[in-house]
Amino acid sequence: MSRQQALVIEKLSYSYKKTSRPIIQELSLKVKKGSRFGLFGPNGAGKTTLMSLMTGLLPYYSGSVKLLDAEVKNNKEFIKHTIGFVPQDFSFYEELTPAENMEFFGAWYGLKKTAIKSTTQHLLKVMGLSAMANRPLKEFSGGMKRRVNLAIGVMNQPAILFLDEPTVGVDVQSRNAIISFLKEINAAGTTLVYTSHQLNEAEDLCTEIALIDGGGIITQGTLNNLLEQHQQDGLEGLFLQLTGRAYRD
Ligand SMILES: Nc1ncnc2c1ncn2[C@@H]1O[C@H](COP(=O)(O)OP(=O)(O)OP(=O)(O)O)[C@@H](O)[C@H]1O
Repeated sequence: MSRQQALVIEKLSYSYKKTSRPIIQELSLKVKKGSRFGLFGPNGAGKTTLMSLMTGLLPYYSGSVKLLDAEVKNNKEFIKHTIGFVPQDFSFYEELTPAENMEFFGAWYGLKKTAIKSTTQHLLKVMGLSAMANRPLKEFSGGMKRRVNLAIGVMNQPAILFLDEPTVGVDVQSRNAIISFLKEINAAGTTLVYTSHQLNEAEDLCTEIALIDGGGIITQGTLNNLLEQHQQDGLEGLFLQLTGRAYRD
């Protein structure tokens, strides 16, 4: 039992096709409960692939991924009720309103109608979207869509929330609202597992980080300890020192 850990990965390997090179190679990682954990790496390093493996969207055949002690591949229902996922690509229906989308996803999570209604009202208010609650999402700005994507991801009050580049393409106002909201739900108990290329934002949000490159974790720790250890004064410098300056894509 690992009561302290929200996530434990051991020797995880993954290839998209049997014959192709492994994207994730014998990767091991631990994230403590209550952390605001950030996973960073160059384009193509494997962040989205790892997110998909951690959340059960991709099947794995080699190694282990445990969320709150439950092996992801064997505990689909538990995982569905325990985690939230805010994917990089929007996962909602553009023709529907935010309220209709939240009704749909709330039902998928198995929430009661009354709970869906109150959660929807609360989240739309917190995200500054109440006035647009009944407009189709295709009419929304990029920042508003990102806020709806986040609201859908937290409808089931997840113990662990996975976020794949949750603020890509948003303005400063939406970014601030999203980051403040994430800090609030973390203070209330939700563990955050986040990935982004916005390193300034990450410095503000993350208490612990890991760098991934070539399908494996190359370093992990608290941001302050890693900066001190590598004599850097920011995440960007640390990132370049450890992953180099060559293009990866
Ligand atoms: N569906 C797929 N089929 C085959 N290869 C894929 C697929 N998705 C991703 N890859 C490959 O897997 C590798 C890792 O991709 P992934 O999207 O996980 O990286 P990433 O770190 O999230 O990159 P980025 O920062 O650009 O989002 C890349 O070489 C990519 O081309």
